[in-house]
Formats: sequence, structure tokens, C-alpha cells
Amino acid sequence: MSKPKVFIDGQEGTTGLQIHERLAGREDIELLVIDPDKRKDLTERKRLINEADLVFLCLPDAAAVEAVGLIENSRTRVIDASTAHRTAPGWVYGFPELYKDPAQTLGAARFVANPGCHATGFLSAVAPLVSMRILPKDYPITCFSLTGYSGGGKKMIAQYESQDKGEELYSPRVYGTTLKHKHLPEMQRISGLDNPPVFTPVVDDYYKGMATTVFFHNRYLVGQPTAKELGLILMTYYANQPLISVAPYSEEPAYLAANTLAGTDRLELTVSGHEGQAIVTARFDNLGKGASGAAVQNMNLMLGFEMTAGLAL
Ligand SMILES: NC(=O)C1=CN([C@@H]2O[C@H](COP(=O)(O)OP(=O)(O)OC[C@H]3O[C@@H](n4cnc5c(N)ncnc54)[C@H](OP(=O)(O)O)[C@@H]3O)[C@@H](O)[C@H]2O)C=CC1
Ligand SMILES: CC(=O)N[C@@H](CCC(=O)OP(=O)(O)O)C(=O)O
Repeated sequence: MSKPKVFIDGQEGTTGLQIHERLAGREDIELLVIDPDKRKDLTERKRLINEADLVFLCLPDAAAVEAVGLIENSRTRVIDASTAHRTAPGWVYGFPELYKDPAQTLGAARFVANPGCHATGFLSAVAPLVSMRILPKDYPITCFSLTGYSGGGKKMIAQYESQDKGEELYSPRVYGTTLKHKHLPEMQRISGLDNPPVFTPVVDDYYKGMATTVFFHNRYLVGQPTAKELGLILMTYYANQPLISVAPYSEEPAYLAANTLAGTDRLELTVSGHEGQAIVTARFDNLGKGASGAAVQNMNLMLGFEMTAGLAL
């Protein structure tokens, strides 16, 4: 049987390069590579998109929409890393661990939207609790999320790595202060909550790694679980998942570094707190489970390969 042909549109970008790195050594697919000088040539992109069985779109939103419009056959399947299609009709949200039968759901999907990085952290904690009816749908949830600067793509990387960067780039920066961050629609839709979270991301002077934290008053959760019990509930939910795990509960104070899982495709949840209040912190790599690792995981499921992604577990 011939190998599936895979093309990365946007292969010179931050996410595209990381997907390429994960796929370059694979023998179960044929990677179609565009001449770097032609990476924005519409005719050449169209040719490769239509030759491919599966295309990764690692492009700005508008270019991703344009790329989908270049498909002229009923065969080419798509994984879009951008924000463009995450709540669009006809697109499957590419978060396998949230499906009962990921191999079936992703295996049958033609158009898959890869989750946003902050949304990945938020949903990993919140979506299971809503689906298990522990977190009421009308809970007024809040979230903050730390990210390395590679989350902003080539432009932000250049800013942070410039020799004459401003003093403010040496310190964490809160952004999304209008409370209209582009991940809010997917956070609300996929979690099943009635309202989006009050959410502020924070970008800091390190390359990659995330720590996304959500906050709970336990008495408003169904069954009023303690922090320790909440940890056990999530641990059971994610039992046997190769990419998502829950750290053992500890009462010891801890510093949760946002870069602990950098360089892997894994995500780890830590539940902290006591009887009255709990926080759940998701740590992962914005370029791993937050983008390219998740994209490769989705590809594997779509093409009937193993569920795992490409980098160190
Ligand atoms: N970085 C991250 O952690 C995450 C990123 N994403 C999303 O993934 C997508 C890609 O992001 P990222 O890799 O960070 O961005 P980058 O800016 O690093 O890369 C984007 C790439 O797309 C290329 N490009 C831009 N316009 C076109 C076009 N019209 N045709 C072909 N190529 C084009 C750029 O070319 P050139 O090289 O000339 O600039 C660049 O190589 C975005 O939608 C982003 O929101 C999602 C999750 C996390
Ligand atoms: C540091 C930084 O700017 N990060 C990006 C998120 C990157 C991401 O998740 O990607 P999408 O753009 O595909 O949603 C932001 O908050 O807009």
C-alpha cells in the first residue's frame, strides 16, 4: 500500500518547523516538501495541497482560510494549527483525550482544528470536570496562563531575541487585558461552560513552556470535593493516556515552573490547595502538546497510526 502523502504549509514557521522535526524521520508517511523560495507561491502551494492526503496549515489565520479554499478534491484532509476554524461548523476540535473514542472520531474526520495553546491548558482541567458534572456549567471560572515567547511565532521570537530589546521584555507581561483573547470562544465551546473564563495570559522572557492555572471554590463544585479528591478524579479520567497525566497530590508548597515539560509532547496537571479551595495547573510545551505535538498526535489518529506524538514522553 502506498504511504500517505503529507504536506506542511508554513513549514518555515515556528510550528511548521517543529512538525517537520517530528515527521522527518518517519517511514510510514511521504513528506512533500516545498522549495523554501516558493513557500508563499500560491500555484506551488495549491499543487502540493492537492497532491497531499493530509496537509498541516501552520499559517496566520487569513492564510489558513485561503489555503483551505485551494483544495480542489474530495480527498485532502487538513489539520489547521491556526485559530481560524476552531469553532467552525464541519471542523473537529483536535483534542483526542476529550473523546470517548479518539481513534474513531479523528479517524473519520476530514477537517481538524488544532487547539490553541492556552485553550489546551484550560480545557485539560475544565472540560472533564464539566462533562462529569462536577463543575456546574454556570460556574464563573477564572484562569491565567504563563507562556514562553515562542508562543507568539517568528515576530515575537525576533523581538525577545533582539540585542536592544526594551527593559519590559525582561519581565513577565500580562496581555489579553481587554478580556477578549482569541482562545475564549474555543475555551467556552469545548468546555461546555455557559460563559467564557475571565482569562489573562502572561508572556515572559523564556523560549517555551506553559503553566495554565484555573481556580475553584470547592463548595460550588458538585459533591464539594477537596483539592486532593479533585486530583484523584482527574487522575482517573486521564488514566492510561500516554500524553496527559496528573501529578500525585501534595500538601507541600511548591514552585511550579512553566518550562518543566518544555521539550516534550506531554501535559501534566497538578492539583493544589485544601478543603475549601483548589487550583489546577497544566504544564506543557506551547510547541508540544500546545501546537506541533498535538498536531502530530491528531495526524496519527486520522491516519490510523498510534495515538502518541513525536517527542520524548
Ligand atoms: N507558536 C505557537 O506556540 C503556536 C502557534 N499556533 C498557531 O499556528 C500558526 C502558525 O504560528 P507560528 O508557527 O507560531 O507562526 P510563525 O510566524 O512562526 O510562522 C508562520 C509561517 O507562515 C508563513 N506564512 C505567512 N503567510 C503565508 C502565506 N500567505 N503563504 C504561505 N506561508 C505564509 C510565514 O512566512 P515567513 O517565514 O515569511 O514569515 C511563516 O513561516 C498560527 O496561526 C498560530 O496562531 C498555535 C499554537 C501555538
Ligand atoms: C505569546 C502569544 O502571543 N501567544 C499567542 C497564542 C499562540 C497560540 O496558541 O496559538 P493560536 O494563535 O493558534 O491560537 C497568543 O496569546 O495570541
